[in-house]
Amino acid sequence: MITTSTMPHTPGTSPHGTPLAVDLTAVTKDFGSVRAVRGVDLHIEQGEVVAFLGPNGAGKTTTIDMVLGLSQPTSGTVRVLGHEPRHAIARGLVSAVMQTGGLLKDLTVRDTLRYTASLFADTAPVDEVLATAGVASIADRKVGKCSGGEQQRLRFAMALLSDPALLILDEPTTGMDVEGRRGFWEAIRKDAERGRTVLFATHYLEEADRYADRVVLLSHGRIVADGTGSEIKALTSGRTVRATLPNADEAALRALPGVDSVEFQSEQVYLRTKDSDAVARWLLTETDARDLEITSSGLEDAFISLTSGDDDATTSADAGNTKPTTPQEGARR
Ligand SMILES: Nc1ncnc2c1ncn2[C@@H]1O[C@H](COP(=O)(O)OP(=O)(O)OP(=O)(O)O)[C@@H](O)[C@H]1O
Repeated sequence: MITTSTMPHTPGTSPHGTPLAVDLTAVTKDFGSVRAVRGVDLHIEQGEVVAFLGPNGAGKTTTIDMVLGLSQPTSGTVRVLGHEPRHAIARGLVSAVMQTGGLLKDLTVRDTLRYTASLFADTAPVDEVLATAGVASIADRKVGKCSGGEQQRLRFAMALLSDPALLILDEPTTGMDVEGRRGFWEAIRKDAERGRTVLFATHYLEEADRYADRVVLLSHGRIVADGTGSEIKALTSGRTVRATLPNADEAALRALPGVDSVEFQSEQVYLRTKDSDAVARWLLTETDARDLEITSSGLEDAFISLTSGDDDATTSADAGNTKPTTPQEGARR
C-alpha cells in the first residue's frame, strides 16, 4: 500500500494547513448510462507534479474537465486551491494546455503571446514567459511554421501568462516526436521547480515515470494505484530473482515469504517477489543456487497488470460497486 502522509489534517488542506491544489472527494461522473468516473478520491498538494496515467477511456479527460470546471460531477466534490473550480479559474489560479486548437497560424509566436496577454488585466511579462517556455529563439516565427512541439511550447507559454498556481495539461505531447516531447517536458519541469503544481494526463508510461513526482493510475474510472513511478513498479510486479538451481525444492521456494510465482526452465528458477533481498539471501545461504540475477519489472508491466483484468462494467447500473479493485486503490491518503 502506498501512503505518503499519515499526519491528520483538515479536509481540503495539506498537513501544513495550505489549501490542496486539487481535492476530489468521492467523485463520480455519469454520461447517461455510462459511468465514466467511479468514486475518485484524489488529493494533490501544492508544488506536486502529478501524472494522470491510464488507457483509453479510463476517465482522465472527464476528471480533468471537472477540475477545470468544464463539467460538474454527478456526485462528490471538487475543490481547486480551496475554491469551486470555476472560481479558481476566474481568479487566474489555474491554466490549461490542451492538445489542439487556440492558435492563429499567421501570427508570430511573440504576437500570439502579446495578443493573449492583452486579454488579461495583469500578466507576467511576455519576454519572461517566452524564455520560461523555451520559445524565445522562435519568437518571430509564424505559428504556422512551428513544429507540433513548438506549438505546444507556445500553448504552455500562453498558459503561463497568468502565472497560475496550477497548470493542467491533457495529453499535451500526443503526436510529438521524441525530441519534441523531451524539449517540452524539460521546459515544464524547469518551471515546476519554482513551485507550480502540475497535473498532466498521458498515455505515455515513460513520460509519467520520468517527469512526474507522482503517478496516479486510472482504470475504468477508478484510481488503481497512486505513488512514485518506482513505488508503482515495485508494488505490482516486484522483482524477478533468477538463479541456477539444480534439483530445486519447488514447495520450499513457493513457501518463501513475499514470493508471488515460481517458474522453472531446465536448471533455471525464476521467482517473482516483492522482497528480492530476502529471497536472494535465502537462496545463497540455504541452497546451492548460483549465478543470481535480480531484475526490476518496468512500469509497463505494472500498467498492464493494474489496468487489465478489471471488470469492464462502465454502466451506472452497477455503479454501486465502488469497492477497490486492488489493494492500492485510494491508498495515498
Ligand atoms: N460526453 C460524453 N458522452 C458519453 N460518454 C462519454 C462522454 N465523454 C466521455 N465519455 C465516456 O466516458 C469514459 C471516459 O472517457 P474519458 O475521455 O474521460 O477517458 P480518457 O481516459 O481521457 O481516454 P483517452 O485517453 O482516450 O482520452 C469513456 O467510456 C468515454 O466513452
